[in-house]
Amino acid sequence: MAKDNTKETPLMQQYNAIKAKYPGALLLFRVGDFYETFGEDAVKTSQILGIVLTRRGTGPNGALELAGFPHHSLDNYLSKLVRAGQRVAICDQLEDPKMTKTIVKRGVTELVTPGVAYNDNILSQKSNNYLAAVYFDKNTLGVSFADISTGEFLVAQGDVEYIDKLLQGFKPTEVVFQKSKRKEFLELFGDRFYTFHLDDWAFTNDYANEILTKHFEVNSLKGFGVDKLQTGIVAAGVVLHYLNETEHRNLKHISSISRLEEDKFVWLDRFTIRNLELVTSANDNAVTLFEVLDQTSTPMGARLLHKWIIMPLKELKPIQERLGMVEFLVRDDRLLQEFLGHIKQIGDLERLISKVGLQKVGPRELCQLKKALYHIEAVKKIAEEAKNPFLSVLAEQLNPCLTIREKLERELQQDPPALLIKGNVIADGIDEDLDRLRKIAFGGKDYLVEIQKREAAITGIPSLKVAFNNVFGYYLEVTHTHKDKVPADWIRKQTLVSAERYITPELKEYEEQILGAEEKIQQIEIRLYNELIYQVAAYIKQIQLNAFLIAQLDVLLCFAQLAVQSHYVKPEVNKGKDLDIKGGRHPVIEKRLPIGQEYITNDVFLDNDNQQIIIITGPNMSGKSAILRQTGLIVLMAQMGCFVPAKSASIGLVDKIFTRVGASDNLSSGESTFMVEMNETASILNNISDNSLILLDEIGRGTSTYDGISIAWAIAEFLHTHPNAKPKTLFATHYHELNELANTMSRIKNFNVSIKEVGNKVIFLRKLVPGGSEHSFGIHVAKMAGMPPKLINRANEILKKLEIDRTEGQSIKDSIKKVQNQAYQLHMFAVEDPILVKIRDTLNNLDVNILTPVEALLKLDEIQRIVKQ
Ligand SMILES: Nc1ncnc2c1ncn2[C@@H]1O[C@H](COP(=O)(O)OP(=O)(O)OP(=O)(O)O)[C@@H](O)[C@H]1O
Repeated sequence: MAKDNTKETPLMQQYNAIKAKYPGALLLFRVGDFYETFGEDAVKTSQILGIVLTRRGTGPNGALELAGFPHHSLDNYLSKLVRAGQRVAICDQLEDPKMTKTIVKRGVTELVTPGVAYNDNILSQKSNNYLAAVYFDKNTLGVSFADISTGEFLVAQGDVEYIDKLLQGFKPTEVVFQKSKRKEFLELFGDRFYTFHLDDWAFTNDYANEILTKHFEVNSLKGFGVDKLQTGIVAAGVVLHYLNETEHRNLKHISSISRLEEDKFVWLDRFTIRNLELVTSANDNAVTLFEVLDQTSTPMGARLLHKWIIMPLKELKPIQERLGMVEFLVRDDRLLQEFLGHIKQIGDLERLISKVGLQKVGPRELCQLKKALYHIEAVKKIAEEAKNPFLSVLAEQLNPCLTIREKLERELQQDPPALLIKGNVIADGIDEDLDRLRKIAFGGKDYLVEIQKREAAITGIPSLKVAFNNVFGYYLEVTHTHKDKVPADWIRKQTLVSAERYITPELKEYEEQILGAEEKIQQIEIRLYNELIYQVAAYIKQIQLNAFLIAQLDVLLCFAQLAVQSHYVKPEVNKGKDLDIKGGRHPVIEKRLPIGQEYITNDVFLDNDNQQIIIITGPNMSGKSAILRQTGLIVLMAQMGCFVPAKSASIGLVDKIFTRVGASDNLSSGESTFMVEMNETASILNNISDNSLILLDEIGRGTSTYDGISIAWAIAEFLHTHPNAKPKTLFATHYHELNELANTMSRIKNFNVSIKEVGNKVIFLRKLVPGGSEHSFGIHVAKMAGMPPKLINRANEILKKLEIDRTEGQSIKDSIKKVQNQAYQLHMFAVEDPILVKIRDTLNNLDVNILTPVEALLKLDEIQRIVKQ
C-alpha cells in the first residue's frame, strides 16, 4: 500500500483508517456500485476469486494493487473468500452519495468469519455452523457454542476430555479462546480448528454476566438454568462479545441459552464418534451413518438428526416416546404421507427466522415464511386429528401465527423479487402515497388520458391532446379552431401552423412527481418493509418453536420411512443390563454391498453375569470389525429413538459407548501411534460403568506381538475384574492366544467369525459362532491380496517352523535366527518372471567381444521387442 501521505486521496485516507481498525481482516470497500480491495488484500482477493488484478499510480512503494467486483455479486464472492479461510470486513457507504457534497461516510457493517456467517452460500444446509468459545479456568474448561444462522446458543463446562468430546461432536468452524492459552489449546485439541484469539480481559465472570444479562434483558441467568455454570458462562459471554466485535448486533433470534445436559445423553467419546463414522469419515469414499439415515425433508430436520446421532438419549421415557411415535407413523402410511406433503414445503424456517433477527431477510424469504406458516397450520390440524398423545402435544404447541401471516399476505406482493432494491415488494392498497406514486410512475399513460378526457369535457375541445417534448415537458395541444375555448390559467408555450401548445400547473406538478416518483417509491418500500420485518421479529420465539417442532416431526418421519424401506424393527429398550441382538446388520455396510450380495446377519448377546466380555477371533477381512460396529450402531440408533437393522433387539440402557481401534488404523501426527492407542484406552478404563458398552478392535497391534498380547490380555483382565463395573465388551483380536482367558475368567467367552477352508482357500461365512480360533489366517489374506506365490509359501513355512519350535519349548529368538539363515539360501526373490528370463538368456548368449555396432543395435531392438510384448 502506498504510504506517501502527501499523495493520499481523501478516499484512501478513509480506507486506511477503517482498515487499521480490523487487523487480520480482508476489507471489501464499497465505492459506488463496486466493492474494491487494495494492496495485499487485492492480491489475495484476485487469487481466491480469479478476478483481474490491476495496478494504479506509482508511489514511493510502487503501484497500488486493486481488485474489485460489482456489489450485487457480494453473496457469491463472499462465500468463496470465507471458505478460503479469510475473515472479511464489509465496508459499506453509510449515506446516500447524492445527499453529501464531501466524501461519503463509510463503515464496516459486518465482519464475516468462518464461524460467524448466515449467508446461504457459505453455509451447508444440513449441518450447523457453530462458533465456539473455550475458556481455560484453573481446573475446569468452559465452552459455548452459538450458531448465528439458527439462533442456537449452548453452554457447558467440564474437564478436558468432556470439552474435547463436545468439540468433536459439534465441529465448530471457528474456535475463540484466550490469547495467553495458545499453547495449551494446541496441546489439548490439536490444530484441526480454525481459531481466533481474544485479549484475556474479555474472559471474566463479571463481564460475561453483564453482557449476557443485557442481551437477554434479564436480571440474572437463573431462568435459563445456566447460572451455576460459571466457567461455561465466561465462554458464553465471549461468544456474544465476539459477535458484537464482528458487527453482529441484531441478535434478537438468539433468544435463549441452554445448558448441554451431560447426564441426559449417552457419552460418546470423540474416538467413538470418529470410529463409528457417525457424522464424518476419515476416508472420503466412506459413507457415514448420518448419510444413510438422512431422509429428512427440511434442512432443520437434517441438522436435528445430526444432533440426535451424536447425542443419543440415556433416559428411558423420551426414548420410548420417540420409538412409540415412529411406530405410530409406520402403521399409518396415509398420515405419514400427509405430514410429508406439508413438511416438504416448509423449508429452512429456522434459518429464515434468524435472518429476520439479523434484519437480513429478503422479500422472497418473507414470502416463504408466509407459505411455511400456512403449512404449519395444516400440520397442526392433521396432528390434532391424529389422536396420538405426542401429536396432540405437538399440535398444541404449533402456532401458525395467523396475525402476522395475514399481515404478510396482505402487505407483500404475491411474487416479490429476492432483493428489496429491485422494488415492487409491498402490495398495492397498503400505503396511499405509494399507490399514488406507483400510479404516476407506472401508470403515467392512464393518468394523462384521464387529464385529457377531463379537460376536453370541461373546455369543450374534443380534439385536445396531451403530449411530451424535451423542451418544455408535458403540454396540452389545441387546434386553432378551438383557441378561444382555452381557459385563462393555461400558459401558452408554442405556436405552430395549425395549433398552439399550453402547459398547466397540474401538468408541471405531474412532471415533477413522475421524475421523483421512482426514488420516492423505493424509500417508501424500504420504510414499509423494515416496519414489516420489525413486526415479524416480535414472533421470533414462536416461529423458532415451530421450527424446532417441525424439525422433530421431520426426524421422526424420517425414522418411520427408514423403518419401512430398510426393514428396521422397533427395539425393546429397558432398564435391564442385557444386550440381546438377533439377526443384527450393519446399517451402512449393508447399503454398500455389491448388487446380489446379501449382508450376513449376526446375533450378539452380552450381559453382566455370564457373558460380559466376548473375545472375537477370526481372519482378517472376515467381518470382526463389522460385528463390533454394528453392535455399537444398533445400540446408538435405538437410544436415538430410531428403529434398528435387526430381526429383534432388546437393549438394556447404555450410558457410555467407547470404541478403540488398533493404532495402525488411525495415524496421528507426531506421537507414536501406539502411544495414542494407549492414551485412548486409558481414558476408557477410567470412565467405565456397569452400563457401558466397550468395543475394542485389535487393541495392542501397534506394538510387537508379545507387548500387544500382554497389553490386550491385561485390558481384558482389568475389564473382567473391575471392582465397581462390569462393562459389556466386544474384543476383536488377531491374538488367538487371548482365547486362553476364558479358561480362568468366567464372564469372558470366546467366539469366532466362521470361515470355511476349502483346499488351501478360505471362504468367509461371516457368522459369529461360539469358540476360539486356532490360528490367525493372515497369510491367507496376503494370498488373496495377490502376493507372489513363492512369498506365500515361504511365509507358511516360517509360520509352521515358529509354531513347531514353540510347542517344543524353543525361544522365538532362536527359531527366528534359524529361519533367517535359511532365507538367504532359498533365494526367495530369485528372478522368475518369463520376460526377465528371456532377457537374461538373450544377454547371456551374447559375446560382446565380437559384436559389431550394427549387431548390437539389432540385439537392443530384440530386447526392446521382448519388453514390449
Ligand atoms: N456380515 C457381513 N455380511 C456381508 N459382508 C460383510 C459382513 N461383514 C463384513 N463384510 C464385508 O467384509 C469386509 C471386511 O469386514 P471387517 O472389516 O469387519 O473385517 P475384519 O475381520 O475386521 O478385518 P481386519 O481384521 O482386517 O480388520 C467389510 O468391509 C464388508 O464389505
